Amino acid sequence: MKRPPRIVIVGAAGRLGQALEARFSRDATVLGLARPQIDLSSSQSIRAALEPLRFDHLMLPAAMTAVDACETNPDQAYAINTAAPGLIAEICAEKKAQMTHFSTDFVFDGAKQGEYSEEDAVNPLGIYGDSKLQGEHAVLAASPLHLVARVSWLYGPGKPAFPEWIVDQACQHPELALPADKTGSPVSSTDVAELLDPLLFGPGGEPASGIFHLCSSGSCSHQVWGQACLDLAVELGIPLRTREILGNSLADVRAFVAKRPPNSVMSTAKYTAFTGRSPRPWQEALREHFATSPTFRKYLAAACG
Ligand SMILES: NC(=O)C1=CN([C@@H]2O[C@H](COP(=O)(O)OP(=O)(O)OC[C@H]3O[C@@H](n4cnc5c(N)ncnc54)[C@H](OP(=O)(O)O)[C@@H]3O)[C@@H](O)[C@H]2O)C=CC1
Ligand SMILES: Cc1cn([C@H]2C[C@H](O)[C@@H](COP(=O)(O)OP(=O)(O)O[C@H]3O[C@@H](C)C(=O)[C@@H](O)[C@H]3O)O2)c(=O)[nH]c1=O
Repeated sequence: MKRPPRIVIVGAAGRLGQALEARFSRDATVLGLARPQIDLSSSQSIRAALEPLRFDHLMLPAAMTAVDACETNPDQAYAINTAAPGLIAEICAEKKAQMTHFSTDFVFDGAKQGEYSEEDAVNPLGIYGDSKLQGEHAVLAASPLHLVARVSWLYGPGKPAFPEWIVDQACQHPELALPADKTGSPVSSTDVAELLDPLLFGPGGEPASGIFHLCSSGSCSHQVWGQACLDLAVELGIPLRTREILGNSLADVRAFVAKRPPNSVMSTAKYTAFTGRSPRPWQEALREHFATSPTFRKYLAAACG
C-alpha cells in the first residue's frame, strides 16, 4: 500500500493555513507549524524548525499580509515574504521535497483590460506585491519543481476577512461606498485547498510545478462584492444600518497607504488545462461561507449584536 505523503504546513494558524491543514489531514500525515515553532524573520529559527524534519511536501501560507504595514516596514516585508520563502525552498530542495508557495494578484499593476494569465508581465505597485514577487523568484530559483499558487481576495472560515469587515461596517454606518473601479476574483481558503489537491496529488500524473492562478470563476468590483455580502447578510436576518453599497473610486479610499491594482482578475485556464476541473463561481462559494462559517457567525454576533 502507498504511504500517505508527509506534509509540513508553515503558517498553520493563518486563514489559508487552517484550511490547508483541515483539507490535507484527510489523506496525508500533516504537521502544522505556527509562529511559536518557527519565526520567519529569523533564518536560524527556520533552519532549527525544518532541518530535523522528514517530509515529502511543504506548504507555505505564512506571510506578512498587511499590505499597508508592508509599505511602511519594507525590511520586515522582504525578510518574511522574500528571504524566508527562498531559504525554505532551498531546505526543501536539499531534502528532495516539493514546496507549494502562495503568492498574490498584487504582483500585477492592474493596467490590463481583462484576465491576467500566468505568462502576463508582472509590475507590482507596492512593497507587499514586490516582496511577494521576489519570493516567487527565490522559490523557483531554488527548484523549478516547486509550485507557486497565486490567490486573490482571500477569505474563509478560519479568520475574519473582507466579508466580515463589510458586514460589520454595514451594522455600524448608515452609508457605505466601495470602489466600482477595482476588480478582482475572490476565493475562499477552503476552495483554494480543494483546488490545490488535484494539482499536487492528481491521479497518475506528476505534481504541477511553476506558477498557477487559483481563484473562483468570475470576477467583480469591490462594490459588487460588498453588495453581495450585504445581500447574504440580509437573507440571514443580520440587522444592518444600510443595505446598499454606493460606488466610489479606488482613488477615494483614504485608508489605503499602498497602491492597489485596479484590475487583478486572474485566469484559471492553465489550472483547468492541467486538472480538467474548473473553480466554482465566486457567488456560490460566498453563499456557502455565509451559511456555514462559525467564525463569521461569532464575529458578527459580537459586532452586530
Ligand atoms: N489575505 C488575502 O486576501 C490574500 C492572501 N494571499 C497570500 O495567501 C497566503 C495566505 O494568506 P492568509 O491566510 O490570508 O494570511 P494570514 O495573514 O491569515 O496568515 C499569515 C500567517 O503568517 C504568519 N506569520 C506572519 N509573520 C510571521 C513570522 N514572522 N513568523 C511566523 N509566522 C508568521 C501569521 O502568524 P500569526 O497568526 O502568529 O500572526 C499568520 O498565521 C499569503 O502568502 C498571502 O500573501 C494572496 C492573495 C490574497
Ligand atoms: C476595501 C476597503 C478596505 N478598507 C480597509 C479594511 C481593511 O482593514 C483594510 C484592507 O482591506 P482589504 O483586506 O479588503 O484590502 P487589501 O489589503 O487590498 O486586500 C489584499 O490583501 C492582500 C493580502 C492580497 O494579496 C490581495 O489579494 C487583497 O486581498 O482596509 C477600507 O478602509 N476601505 C475600503 O474600501
